[in-house]
Amino acid sequence: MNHTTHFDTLIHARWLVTIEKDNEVLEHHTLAIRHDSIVAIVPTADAAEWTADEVVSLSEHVLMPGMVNLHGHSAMTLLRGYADDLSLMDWLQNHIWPAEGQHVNHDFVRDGSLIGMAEMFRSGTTTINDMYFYHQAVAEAAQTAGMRTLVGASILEFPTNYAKNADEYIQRAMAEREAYLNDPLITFTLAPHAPYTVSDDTFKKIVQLSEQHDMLVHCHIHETAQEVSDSLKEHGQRPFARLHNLGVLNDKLIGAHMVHLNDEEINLAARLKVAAAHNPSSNMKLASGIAPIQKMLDAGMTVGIGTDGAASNNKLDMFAETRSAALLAKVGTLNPLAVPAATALRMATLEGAKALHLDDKIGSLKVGKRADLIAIDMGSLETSPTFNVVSHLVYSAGRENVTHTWVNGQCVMRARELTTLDETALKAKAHEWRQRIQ
Ligand SMILES: CSC[C@H]1O[C@@H](n2cnc3c(O)ncnc32)[C@H](O)[C@@H]1O
Ligand SMILES: [Zn+2]
Repeated sequence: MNHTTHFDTLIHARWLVTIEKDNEVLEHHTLAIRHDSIVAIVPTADAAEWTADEVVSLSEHVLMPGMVNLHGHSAMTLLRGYADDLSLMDWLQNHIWPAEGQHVNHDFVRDGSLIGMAEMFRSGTTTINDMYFYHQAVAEAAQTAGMRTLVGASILEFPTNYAKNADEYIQRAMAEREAYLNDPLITFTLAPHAPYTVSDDTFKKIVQLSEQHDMLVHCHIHETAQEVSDSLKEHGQRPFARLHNLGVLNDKLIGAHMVHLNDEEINLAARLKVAAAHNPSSNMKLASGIAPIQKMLDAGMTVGIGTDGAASNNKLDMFAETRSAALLAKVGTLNPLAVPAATALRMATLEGAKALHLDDKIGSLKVGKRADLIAIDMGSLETSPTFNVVSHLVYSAGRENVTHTWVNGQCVMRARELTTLDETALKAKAHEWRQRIQ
């Protein structure tokens, strides 16, 4: 065996959408994986003599980077469909928080996260920027599944089953983080829930910790008009101005939603390098509004895409979110040129990676990056004929067309069969939890 031309995995693909350069699409190329990384991308004809432990031939498929879900609560799959057709605060205060108070514990978070990760692998997501309680359970699920996971250590002022006050949330998060400092797939972030659930003092502590430990901060911000008007009444300023005064706005912050930012706030966010996680389905379903995404992009902000939780979406489907991001921008601006397909696809991959400071490792197909990849079958009736694969990926293909998913070089879904998780057992778990919750 020649070690220079023998690989762990060789993937021969009809198309490679690399998200590198200007919408680069390569045809009939081969990608080689060794250990956790992409080590070669060459025309398939040039790889004729190459060998591998596993060779995957994808004659009608696109190979592209895995989707980066920039905002989610994986464990909330267990509350999918529990309370629908409500506004955010009604949904949270009268339905979701009471249910979480009754049912959320370590096992709930582990089982719900595993179900969420299975759903995400089946829909082409390879990285989740998560935010929930029981961080150890989220991290355990991520290790079992093999999902690249940002474990958001949630912080609120009020007590939950997980902690009694902000200091206890912080202390548990920092202690639990220790065990994962060298984990290739798991990174802890600080996740203050929202400006309306976190005090000034706690935000100041979070900023200090973020600087001291080089940790990202992930927070729901300006999700609804009510959040902004309540803050004006309580603090005499909009949440964004308050966060600015507290030093929260910087390149480590990922603001989830940011629906109600005005032009001045968008320019400030761009100048301070605050990233946005756009959640179009959740924003539509909770009637929160249409986020000014094209304005954010024009101002130079980094904008990625997220699903939010399965209780407010109700899918963890980045294909659906990417399509909605492109469509909703056009409705919001009455401009068909707003968020074109290639931009939406870049937001779902490389821009999300950039927001997470992981764009040197993931987000595009490039030699030296980690092998986080997905294959999408373009041979179906619904994706025929194929004039433009980027258009199809955003407007025509769906999660059902994803055939293979690799994370860090590991194939976690092969021909729609999960390899690290047991789909039947997870469905049984979901059923058990429904009986308990009902
Ligand atoms: C502290 S993170 C988990 C916390 O957040 C709640 N949540 C889920 N989705 C949203 C949303 O869109 N806005 C605000 N809060 C949300 C979830 O139920 C947990 O309590
Ligand atoms: Zn959320």
